[in-house]
Amino acid sequence: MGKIRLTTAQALIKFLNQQYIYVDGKESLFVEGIFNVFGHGNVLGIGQALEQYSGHLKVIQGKNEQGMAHAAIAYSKQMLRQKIYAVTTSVGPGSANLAAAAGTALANNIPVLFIPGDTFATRQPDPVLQQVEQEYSLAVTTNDALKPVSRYWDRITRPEQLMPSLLRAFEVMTDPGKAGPATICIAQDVEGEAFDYDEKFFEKRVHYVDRKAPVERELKGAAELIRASKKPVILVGGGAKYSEARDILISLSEKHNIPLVETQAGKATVESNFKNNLGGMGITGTLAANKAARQADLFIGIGTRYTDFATSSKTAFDFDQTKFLNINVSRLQAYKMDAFQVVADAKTTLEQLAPLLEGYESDFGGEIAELKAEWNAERDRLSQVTFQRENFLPEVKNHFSQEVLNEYADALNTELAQTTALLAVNDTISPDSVIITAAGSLPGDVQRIWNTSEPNTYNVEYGYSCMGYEVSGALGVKLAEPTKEVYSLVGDGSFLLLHSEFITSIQYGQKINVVLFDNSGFGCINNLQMDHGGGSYFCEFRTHDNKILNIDYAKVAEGYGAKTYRVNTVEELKAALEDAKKQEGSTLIDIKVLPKTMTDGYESWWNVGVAEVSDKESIQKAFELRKQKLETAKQY
Ligand SMILES: Cc1ncc(C[n+]2csc(CCOP(=O)(O)OP(=O)(O)O)c2C)c(N)n1
Ligand SMILES: O=C1C[C@@H](O)[C@H](O)[C@@H](O)C1=O
Ligand SMILES: [Mg+2]
Repeated sequence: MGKIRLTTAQALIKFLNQQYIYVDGKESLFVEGIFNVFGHGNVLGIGQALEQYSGHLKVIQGKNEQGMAHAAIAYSKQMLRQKIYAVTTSVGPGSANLAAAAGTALANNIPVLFIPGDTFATRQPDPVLQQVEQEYSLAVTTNDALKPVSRYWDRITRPEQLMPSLLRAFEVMTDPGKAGPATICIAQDVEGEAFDYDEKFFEKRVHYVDRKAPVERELKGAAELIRASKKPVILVGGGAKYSEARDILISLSEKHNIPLVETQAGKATVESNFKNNLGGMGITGTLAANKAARQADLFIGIGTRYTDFATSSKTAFDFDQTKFLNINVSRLQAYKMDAFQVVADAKTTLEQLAPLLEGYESDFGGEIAELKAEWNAERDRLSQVTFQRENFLPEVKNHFSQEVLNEYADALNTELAQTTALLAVNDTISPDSVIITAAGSLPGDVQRIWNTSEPNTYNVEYGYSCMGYEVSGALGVKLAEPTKEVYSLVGDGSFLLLHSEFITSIQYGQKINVVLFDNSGFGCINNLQMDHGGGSYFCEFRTHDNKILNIDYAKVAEGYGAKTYRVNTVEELKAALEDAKKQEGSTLIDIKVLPKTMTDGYESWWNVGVAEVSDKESIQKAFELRKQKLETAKQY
């Protein structure tokens, strides 16, 4: 057998160039490129290998390891998990910075390849710079912290170990049932060590993503359940989106008059204006979707993990009458809610179910249209919220006095409500634009009131809800959708936490638009504490002498070289959005909005850990309310 002498890192890069994916008869390259932040843990090994031969890989210099990893995750998510970027970091702090992003990829089932450097395999220079030198074992390094947040994890301490390790990583990343982050840590000395690799290892390799079909028992059982139900409701989860089940979902929903409701990951599988799409369900859901779910006698969960946000902490249903039918490529997920399980691809299953449902119609009649009309009227109201200096009732009520709301209006020089601003953005940007967000109050707002006009225009990460994904991820979306405008909807808190890849977007001419909603605080967490009887405690951004912070984010971004706008009214916002469309480079719109003006309520509930004993009567009351609510919840 022919051999080729390469360093471990050179072998890695050569292999990455040869990986293909095969989906629905189409073959394409699986690894698009590689993000890097070089340090002593990877520059001499992986850096050298890339400099010598990078092949087709696009090599992008990141600015923060978490940030560039978020960009890679958003890219993969936007590509419906059919193409990835790899991410290489140095050792120690560089790899530690991957942890939050790895969790994001794992919770969202997104394939991405992480390649952090590791300490010396020979141990000769121990402790090398950035080695933590754990006392109980020299075998433990910072990279062990990535184990719980990786779907596959390995450490390479000999060059030949790379071969089986890469095969496992690619098998995991290209399996829809277990897709997630694969982490291969390579000892920094081993990156540069040479080995006579079998040439065969570097031949073109195709990973087949075949659609798993349901067995006859599953199909028959599912059809019987649907035919016996009067009010079935379909929950469209992320799995439905990745399976590209839009057309069959629309056809089944129309034909049998079954409402669709969406999870965050499933939103924009089917566009919002489809007549039977009632929008987001659960804690941050629409009233229409939550009312439909409450009536369901059969709940059909397609490609969903049933997170607490989707199920209102398992209180969204009438458990005495609702049966569950789950269609999921993951057996683990299909088992949830004591459902009848179909462990198979969503699109294939629905297509095979279609002929078995001939003649069936739900009892919803005109109710779906009524629920949708009622919600559309509420959405209209939310688009026109007008602040008043007296007796103003914001969406989140009874937290801030009028005096405090006026103080914010003065400090931020704004009377803009968040919902009004958000819907102005929705109305003004072009319908094929892609939005991205992840944490704070914006994900809830967009799940409820953002109308998607086209499929796959909604890249919201709410499995890990990781602050920092919003701006960094926008770069990844832009790489995936070079001809579309990309809008990062981000709170001031998340922007402050991490926006390093905004600079990378400017550096590489990858235009993104950051739409920053500044309410001067961790608004949603402030809501959470006050909703549960607490005071306003360390969630507002106030100075030591209690003044509201007013940060000029436009000026910050101007310093990076972005085109920026300061906005305090709807008119200014619309004008800024129009002008931003004309720009070639990245933009930032700094919108000052009033706190407590995000959406709230709509018959949802979140189970959170309230203090069982406290010196505040309001907290004791919140604890009692939680106890009562839990009596209506499914226990597991
Ligand atoms: C990395 C990370 N740290 C902490 C949190 C907890 N957290 C969730 S939302 C939030 C505040 C978000 O503030 P901002 O972005 O201003 O959004 P707002 O709620 O004000 O709209 C915090 C601290 C998180 N989700 N992610
Ligand atoms: O703790 C949290 C509360 C949610 O409202 C928020 O969106 C999320 O980011 C979070 O971490
Ligand atoms: Mg905020």
